[in-house]
Amino acid sequence: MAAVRSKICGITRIEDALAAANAGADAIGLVFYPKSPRAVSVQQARAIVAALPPFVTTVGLFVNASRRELDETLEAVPLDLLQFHGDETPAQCEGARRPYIKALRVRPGDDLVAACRAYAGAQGVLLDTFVAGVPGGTGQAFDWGLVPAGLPKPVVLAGGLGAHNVAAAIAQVKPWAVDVSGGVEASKGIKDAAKVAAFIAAVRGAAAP
Ligand SMILES: O=C(O)c1ccccc1NCC(=O)[C@H](O)[C@H](O)COP(=O)(O)O
Repeated sequence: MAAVRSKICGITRIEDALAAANAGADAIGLVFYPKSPRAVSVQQARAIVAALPPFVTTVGLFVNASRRELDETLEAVPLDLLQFHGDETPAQCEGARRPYIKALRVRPGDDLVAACRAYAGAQGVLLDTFVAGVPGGTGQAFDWGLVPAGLPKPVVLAGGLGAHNVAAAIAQVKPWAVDVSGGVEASKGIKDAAKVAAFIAAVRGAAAP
């Protein structure tokens, strides 16, 4: 099995970004969604990105942001990858002209193959839990049996993951990467360095041949 990458999402503090990097995170997520308890300002985001060592991918998360909000953020913060976590259409995602992943909130009956094909320009799809009225960061897992094998895009598995269940999730879904937010927090927006390290160790343990 290929090594499974880890993304630690909802980083709001430099010390948490550095703890994630030190523990071996492949990516950190910065939430540019003002209604989230994990939202960062462009100033906070710039400071976090500037503090990171090389080879840690910085992902900017947006929920139905306007073109202007996107452009202003991208002008101010050197993000590597965008994560569209709302109802953005393929055309809107492509319009940002940056590498991106598209979050899909999974429900029974969804045609995930068709969704992957619709977002043809995406580098991958992030599969997250559907909770009505909550775009993400629910802390709840979904039924991993809803993910068909062999999706035509790399899968980033999210939703209610933690050190306790990530190995089982990897064994069942075989994702390209896993994403966690609430499962490694001390409180909303504040990461617990020990939980982050335990999560990444569990991912690495699960991914070992
Ligand atoms: O984290 C948020 O507050 C958030 C708000 C709105 C849209 C997306 C959000 N987070 C998205 C993520 O990438 C989370 O890591 C993902 O939903 C998993 O969260 P969790 O279940 O808490 O691990």
